[in-house]
Amino acid sequence: MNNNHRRQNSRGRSTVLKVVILGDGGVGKSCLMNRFVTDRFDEHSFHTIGVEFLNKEIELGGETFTLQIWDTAGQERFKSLRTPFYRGSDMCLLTFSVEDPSSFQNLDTWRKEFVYYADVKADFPFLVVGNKIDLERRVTTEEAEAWCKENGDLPYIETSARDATNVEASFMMCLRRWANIEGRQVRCSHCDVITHCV
Ligand SMILES: Nc1nc2c(ncn2[C@@H]2O[C@H](COP(=O)(O)OP(=O)(O)OP(=O)(O)O)[C@@H](O)[C@H]2O)c(=O)[nH]1
Repeated sequence: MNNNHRRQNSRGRSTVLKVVILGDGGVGKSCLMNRFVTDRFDEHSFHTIGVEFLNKEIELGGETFTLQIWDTAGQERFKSLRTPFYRGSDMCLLTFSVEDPSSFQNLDTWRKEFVYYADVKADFPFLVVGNKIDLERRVTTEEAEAWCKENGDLPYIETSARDATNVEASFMMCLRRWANIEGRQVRCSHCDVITHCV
């Protein structure tokens, strides 16, 4: 468990969790964060330089969590600016675009970069996110699921930041996975079984 960033707010009600979003430049990381936090979509989103972060409170199992979401720059030239922010992470969204096969092929590189600089345990809560499902896809769901299975049975979800499809669900899924790994007793909203449905 990482205690660096975990703290209660002044009313003692909210647990702060650091969530890092990684993936190639242009896959939609900023748009996913902005859709989740502000419910807006920017058709002309600029490349991120370094990192940006936003907070959002969400509830799970009667407990309030503040997700501190760190959107990182995916372009290679910003590597030295983003990697110092990996330490102290509680969860990580490994993101690619379903219309861009090379962003899918690079998932392994992203995961390795994160594991190296964040120095996390083997059971760290990653979630793989296939974004831009509103566009014509060039990576199938089956291909993505197979990669996730081969790489430690990672959970997978498909999103569209443009249409807001599964954006909130992806952050909830990641939080549930974190809760499951941490042994928190939270009830699944789908099947009502404690900590199972991630
Ligand atoms: N059609 C579609 N376009 C999207 C979606 N998400 C993001 N985009 C577009 O993709 C482009 C890049 O989005 P960003 O969110 O800036 O990508 P990023 O991954 O943050 O890129 P870097 O900051 O360079 O790492 C923008 O033109 C967005 O409007 C989506 O779900 N569907």
